[in-house]
Amino acid sequence: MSSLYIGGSWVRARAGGTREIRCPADGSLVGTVDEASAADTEAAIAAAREAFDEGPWPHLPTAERADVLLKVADLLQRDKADIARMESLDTGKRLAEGEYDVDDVTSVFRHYGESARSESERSVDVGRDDVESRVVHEPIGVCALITPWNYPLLQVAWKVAPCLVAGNTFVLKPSELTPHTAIHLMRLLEEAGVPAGVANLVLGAGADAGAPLSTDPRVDLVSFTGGVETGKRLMVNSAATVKKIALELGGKNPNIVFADADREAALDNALTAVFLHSGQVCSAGARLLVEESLHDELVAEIVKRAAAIRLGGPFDADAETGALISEAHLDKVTAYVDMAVAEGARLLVGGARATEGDLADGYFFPPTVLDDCDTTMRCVQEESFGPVVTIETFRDEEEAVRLANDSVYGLAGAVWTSDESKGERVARRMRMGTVWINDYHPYVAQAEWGGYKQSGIGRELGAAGLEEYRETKHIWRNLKPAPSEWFGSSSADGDDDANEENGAAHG
Ligand SMILES: NC(=O)c1ccc[n+]([C@@H]2O[C@H](COP(=O)([O-])OP(=O)(O)OC[C@H]3O[C@@H](n4cnc5c(N)ncnc54)[C@H](O)[C@@H]3O)[C@@H](O)[C@H]2O)c1
Ligand SMILES: C[N+](C)(C)CC=O
Repeated sequence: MSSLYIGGSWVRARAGGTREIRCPADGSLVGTVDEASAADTEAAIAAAREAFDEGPWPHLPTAERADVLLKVADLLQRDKADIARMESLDTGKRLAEGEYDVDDVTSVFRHYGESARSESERSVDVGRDDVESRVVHEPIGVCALITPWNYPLLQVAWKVAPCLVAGNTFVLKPSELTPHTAIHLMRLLEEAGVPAGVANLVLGAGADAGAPLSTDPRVDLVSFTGGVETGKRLMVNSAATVKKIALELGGKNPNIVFADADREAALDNALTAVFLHSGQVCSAGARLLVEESLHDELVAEIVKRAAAIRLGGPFDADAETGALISEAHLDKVTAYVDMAVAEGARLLVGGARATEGDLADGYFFPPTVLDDCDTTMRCVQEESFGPVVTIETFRDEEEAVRLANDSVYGLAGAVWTSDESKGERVARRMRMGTVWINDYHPYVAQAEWGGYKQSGIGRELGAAGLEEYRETKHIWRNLKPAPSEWFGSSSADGDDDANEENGAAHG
């Protein structure tokens, strides 16, 4: 089966490379897809360039492009069951989570299909009646969209929907580990009427298939979601041709619980914050900051409930969370916990691969709780991206804020308190792109998402998520053109009055 989509055709990898995709929950074969090389990606870039420079898409009325997005939203819902199944098999997440993701993906296409229909134009009053001044927005050009494996289609949707509605063309490279839903999306875009060459898909490893996306001069923008080290590399590569760049990177997110919080809500959500999708969430509440007086009671209950969380495959009706994505990732999470213990953290539950029964066939790691942690430890500062929570204590509001902000990351965080003004004060002082008060995890297509500090550059979703894909142009029209005579001219001695009336072009 051809699985690269280039210039409106489904094609095989030129060098004949393929990759087997196996379900992380049991190692079963999900499918075999083409593995692109740099030459395939260069062909995809050429197709996207041609579609942008010569095709109709950038010049269509915005409402027509928005209609295509609304059609895609309908098609996503039509195929929801199939897409959710593909996503769960590729990632090992529970089917219910796969289904939830398809609804989220749909909401992004619907949001931009509904909110971005009008031409974006602003008149500027320059104080002269002989001048018409306007600011307009235009597509940027060819966009390289590079995405990770944890929320495969969702992270693709956050880029593809605004990219398309703004009139750009793109080359998408999803994670090599989870390609199936991106393939399906290309089929839906084709069905919804996206012209050939506008949407292109390459599959494969970052170092080979991905490499030209940040170096090829025909690419105008790189939008990347993934790890901070990859993001830094792409930023360096992109600098040579001054590409615009948007980065959605990792996080090590503090979840602050004050003693006056609703205890059951804070406790229950502290578990969801970090153990949802086995901790493979950029915004996971992997740092639990507990007010000293509440520590013993809260931690005892967290340990009890963490130990009871049931692990299982996508279609196991009893499972509450799934597998880690790969053996390499399982090894990384294991090493991270070992390092934490060596640093002085106290392991209270979990800590080693789960191998009971069928779990032995997959990459399962149990919910793990590490107490006695502090911000000098690497286990508090670095992202494990697994089901591992580190616990720190604080004495007062000041210390809670200081600890929460003591990180190179600034993606997300939460504060739990029944004191409304304290919640607001702390939320405003937390240096993060998203802060929840008495909640954890919600995000919506209407509100911006992104990171402070090393968690990224730029925003996805909301109005800013669309602006990432638009250039801004100022158009100045002189309605009564006349020589400026700044340097003088043959008529300089004859028409001083007319020149004064028109005003100098320079100001
Ligand atoms: N901020 C967010 O919204 C957000 C959302 C999801 C995931 N993440 C982060 O993603 C990370 C996990 O994802 P991952 O392991 O897939 O990240 P990763 O950085 O290893 O890979 C991400 C993507 O980049 C590609 N890639 C790697 N090297 C490349 C290169 N030289 N050129 C082009 N492409 C290249 C990969 O093939 C993959 O498609 C975590 O750090 C997580 O926090 C962030
Ligand atoms: C951005 N989000 C929360 C959907 C997935 C992060 O990994």
